[in-house]
Amino acid sequence: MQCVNVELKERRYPIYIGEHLLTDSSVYPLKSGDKVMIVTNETIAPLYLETVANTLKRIGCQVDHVLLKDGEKYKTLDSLNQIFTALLQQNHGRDTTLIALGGGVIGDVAGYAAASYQRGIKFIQIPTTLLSQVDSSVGGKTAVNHELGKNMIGAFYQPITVIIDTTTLNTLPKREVNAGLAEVIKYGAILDYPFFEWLERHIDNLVALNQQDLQYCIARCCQIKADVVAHDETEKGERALLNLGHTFGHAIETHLGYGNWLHGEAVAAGSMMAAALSEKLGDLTHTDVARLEKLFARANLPTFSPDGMQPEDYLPHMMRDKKVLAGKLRLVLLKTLGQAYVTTDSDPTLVLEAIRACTQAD
Ligand SMILES: NC(=O)c1ccc[n+]([C@@H]2O[C@H](COP(=O)([O-])OP(=O)(O)OC[C@H]3O[C@@H](n4cnc5c(N)ncnc54)[C@H](O)[C@@H]3O)[C@@H](O)[C@H]2O)c1
Ligand SMILES: O=C(O)C(=O)C[C@@H](O)[C@H](O)[C@H](O)COP(=O)(O)O
Ligand SMILES: [Zn+2]
Repeated sequence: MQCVNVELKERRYPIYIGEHLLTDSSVYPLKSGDKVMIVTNETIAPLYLETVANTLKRIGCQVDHVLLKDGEKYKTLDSLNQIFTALLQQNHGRDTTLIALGGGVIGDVAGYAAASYQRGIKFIQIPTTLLSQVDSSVGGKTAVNHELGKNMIGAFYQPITVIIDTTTLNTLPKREVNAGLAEVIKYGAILDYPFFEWLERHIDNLVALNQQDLQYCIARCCQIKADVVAHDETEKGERALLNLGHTFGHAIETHLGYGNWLHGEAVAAGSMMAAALSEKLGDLTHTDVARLEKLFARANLPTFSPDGMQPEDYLPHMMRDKKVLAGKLRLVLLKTLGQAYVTTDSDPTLVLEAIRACTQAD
């Protein structure tokens, strides 16, 4: 088992990474008599709910659960309210610990429920998708979507522990594994060129779920994110780098309707738009853009704008992005592979040209 710490002083917490951790009672920060509410969904429950509940019962916890509907389109206030109803019906108070068992959707909704139920209760993340293991379970961004924009209602709220059991990936559909690889590639592109090169050598093993490479990759991504979050928990500065491709990607997700393109797929295409703009600005070389595109393609990810979305469709969505300041877009761009920066003065004509460069002719 590996352990990465998120250094947030008195809110410091560990991320445990290893095989078969769902049944390892030593990684759960709970004791006999504690009350827990597990939030999961109808797909994950038959696979892992009993295993987790049994481990908690062995510790001596009182265990309840609530099942949400599966999918990005259920990352809503309504799902949040279902969690509150379950907590209230089963008389849970401020001493309850909420456990998110699932992917990023479950983690984001359950995290926001924990942040707001009775003004805040303890929260544990047990991520079961690659995307949630490398990204969403770490760092405390919690949210639900609004029909006009992704993650528009939420809070920064840190878990007390993250438990990553990498064997859960064995049941994950291939398309979801690939979507997780988009955020993995993002880390290399924004902050870690040696990791980007490592990915160029190992991406096929990751697609094939090679456990040894997965463990290394997940730990590396968690370490990169933990370092960024420790320096800038609430995105006043460098944390925005983790948003590479997301201003474009969130526009895709919202425009197509939540769940039609997976978050990771939208991030891959969005990152190519950011790369195209970086090339137009004279920073990224054509060779580097091609390397990024090839890596996404090897992970079976889209590198072009979706059919049925026009370049002009992007800007209204992009202007609602949470990074917009004083009515100005803030975009994450690449100086080189492994070095990202945030810009406030992107020329809208060039932005549109970059989107066009990633739009396939009919
Ligand atoms: N908070 C953050 O920092 C952050 C970071 C990145 C992404 N996100 C958010 O995360 C969400 C995407 O997360 P995701 O990619 O995990 O999608 P997801 O939560 O929708 O999970 C993907 C699918 O896999 C299923 N599943 C989960 N674990 C499984 C397993 N082990 N075996 C079989 N099926 C399993 C789920 O039920 C779902 O159908 C988006 O809403 C995105 O905005 C948040
Ligand atoms: O943790 C962060 O910070 C990120 O930006 C990680 C992203 O991968 C993630 O999708 C995040 O939810 C996007 O944040 P948002 O603030 O643009 O909603
Ligand atoms: Zn993301």
